[in-house]
Amino acid sequence: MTVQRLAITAGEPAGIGPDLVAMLAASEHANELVVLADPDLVAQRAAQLDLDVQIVAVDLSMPATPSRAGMIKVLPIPLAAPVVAGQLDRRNAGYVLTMLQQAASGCLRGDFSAVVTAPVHKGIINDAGHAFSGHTEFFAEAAAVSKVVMMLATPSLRVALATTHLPLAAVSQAITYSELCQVIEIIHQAMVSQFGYSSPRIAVCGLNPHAGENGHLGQEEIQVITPAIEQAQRRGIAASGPWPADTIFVQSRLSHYDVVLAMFHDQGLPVLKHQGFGDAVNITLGLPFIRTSVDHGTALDLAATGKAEVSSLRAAVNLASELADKQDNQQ
Ligand SMILES: NC(=O)C1=CN([C@@H]2O[C@H](COP(=O)(O)OP(=O)(O)OC[C@H]3O[C@@H](n4cnc5c(N)ncnc54)[C@H](O)[C@@H]3O)[C@@H](O)[C@H]2O)C=CC1
Ligand SMILES: NCC(=O)COP(=O)(O)O
Repeated sequence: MTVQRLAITAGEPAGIGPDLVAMLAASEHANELVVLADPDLVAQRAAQLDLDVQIVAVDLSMPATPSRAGMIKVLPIPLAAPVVAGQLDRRNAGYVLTMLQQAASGCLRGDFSAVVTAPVHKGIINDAGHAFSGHTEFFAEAAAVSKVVMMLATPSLRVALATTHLPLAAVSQAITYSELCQVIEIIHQAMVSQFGYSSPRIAVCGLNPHAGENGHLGQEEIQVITPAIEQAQRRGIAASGPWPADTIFVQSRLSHYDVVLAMFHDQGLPVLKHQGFGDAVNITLGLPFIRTSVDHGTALDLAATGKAEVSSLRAAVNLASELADKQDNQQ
């Protein structure tokens, strides 16, 4: 099997991303993991955590080789300012964006088979004057794709989102018939092509309590969500709903579905994180390249303490690797 080259972005330098990429090197990997970061920062954080790692610059012109335990291959990106663990510094926002841009360009050029992202801090990037709402939206724009879908997955639950990083007050207006039809189509296509389902069962949540209670608690279900589900069904997609969000996540009902489509971030993700925080993976569906990520944020309180768990990053790497191997086999 061909060895795949995966980009791992180390994320916010003051957060736990640099710790996690150093911790990842504790074990070997069948594919090549290339960390995009400032090598001095990774070395400093590894030393703070008492991890014995060797850091080498990657040569992208050479064929990928499996990652060896104790060695970190780095695509160097220089920091703009020194880092103190746990303290955000807006001077390094450009460093974070450069890292993401290089990962996206590398994937689009074919240098990388996938990108796996450690967490960034959306607030400090905005404070530095860059409009930024998340990796999902950043990669969609870098790839010139108008619509992508965020999906988080634990071993037993998948939750996709109709809207991502929006104020709650903007959610209803953002859920239009056309947008929702596209979201359901993207989920269906990805579940078939990337996850091997022939007819994935998509449970679509309502927006309002009790899915609108026949119009007495909101009109979105009648005017937008039901028509979008019916349009998907006419195209042969196994979408159903709108289901009341408070009861669709009951375990006995979940067994009838392969993915739940929540209408907004905090309708779906608290359930998923309650069930599997630390083991979940965030996947962007609809991009022209594979992108997975951790299920957690920058955890500034844990940077350089040795208390951060690497499990979600490891799960994200393993899923990206599996999807990249599968894609390679299909070509
Ligand atoms: N993929 C990404 O880039 C993500 C970035 N964020 C960003 O992270 C920042 C902080 O967000 P918060 O809501 O505070 O969430 P957070 O996930 O950073 O922290 C929530 C709690 O979980 C703990 N925690 C997080 N990751 C952990 C790990 N690997 N091991 C052990 N404990 C862990 C933290 O210590 C904290 O107590 C925000 O700016 C947000 O935008 C949030 C989610 C995902
Ligand atoms: N809650 C998920 C999250 O904030 C991650 O978003 P993204 O950076 O992967 O778009």
